Amino acid sequence: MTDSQPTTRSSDEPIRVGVLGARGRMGAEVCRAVDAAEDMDLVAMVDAGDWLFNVPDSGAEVVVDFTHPGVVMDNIRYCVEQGIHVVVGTSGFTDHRMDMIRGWLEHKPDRGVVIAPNFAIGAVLSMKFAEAAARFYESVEIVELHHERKVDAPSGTAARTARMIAEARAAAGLEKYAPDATTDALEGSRGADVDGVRVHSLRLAGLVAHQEVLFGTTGETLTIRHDSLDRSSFMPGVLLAVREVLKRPGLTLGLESMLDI
Ligand SMILES: NC(=O)C1=CN([C@@H]2O[C@H](COP(=O)(O)OP(=O)(O)OC[C@H]3O[C@@H](n4cnc5c(N)ncnc54)[C@H](OP(=O)(O)O)[C@@H]3O)[C@@H](O)[C@H]2O)C=CC1
Ligand SMILES: O=C(O)C1=N[C@H](C(=O)O)C[C@H](O)C1
Repeated sequence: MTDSQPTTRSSDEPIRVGVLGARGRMGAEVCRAVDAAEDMDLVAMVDAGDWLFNVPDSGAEVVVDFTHPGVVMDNIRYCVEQGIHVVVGTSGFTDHRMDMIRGWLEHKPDRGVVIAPNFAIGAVLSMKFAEAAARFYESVEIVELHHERKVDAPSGTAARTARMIAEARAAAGLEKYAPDATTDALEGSRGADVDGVRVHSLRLAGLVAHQEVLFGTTGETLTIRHDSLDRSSFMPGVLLAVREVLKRPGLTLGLESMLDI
């Protein structure tokens, strides 16, 4: 799709979708899901080593990116410049990266980018539940568990969950750090510090994507756990984002607003 193409579309036409990272674990699943969706046409499948200009040449209106934190920013920039809406599942997003994308979108005010740390509905719900619980508990830690092929740690979902909890704690006047008497620790044994919240990353063959948020206070604990047992769990959320991004100019973070939660 180029800028010479209209910004409005008939709702009867299938949405023309391109997939970046199409031969990867998630990309291949997205290609199958888009192919099976009656209101979408899969028009481009691009992986490492393929030409990115195949995407605008194919007439794609929306691109779905499941690639790698090291390449995703170049992909988003190119697609936005070409006037293509982008749905991003790739991890590795910081506030700085988000500000860069907002800057690119200023030149394309009718285009949208959706960045979702996790497309599984249960994961989105569990993050909201954790945010709601945060103010009631002085202690909190996150354990994320993933397959052994994952290249980044902590997971994007855990980083986002930690930030949501940190904001809720600050708003409630809780200390940034939960009580912790540790003075003597082997490096790494207390996990990563994400805005004051400890995050522990496990990598194990046989897993897909799992997360526990553990809260504690006097005499009780609360554990919020979500398990993606198969990558099909992410597909309803991906398809929803493809439909919604056409109606949502600018940058949207997370699926929450699309699920009305
Ligand atoms: N938001 C969510 O719900 C989810 C997010 N993810 C995230 O999605 C990302 C991908 O995960 P996963 O599918 O498991 O990873 P994979 O490694 O299986 O897939 C990534 C694919 O992208 C390809 N690739 C690399 N560079 C480019 C490029 N410049 N253009 C096009 N394709 C490229 C890779 O090729 P090559 O192998 O040759 O480098 C590979 O085929 C990760 O960041 C992961 O954390 C995963 C699951 C759910
Ligand atoms: O790499 C994965 O597999 C996943 N990545 C995302 C993340 O980093 O949070 C989403 C999900 O956890 C699966």
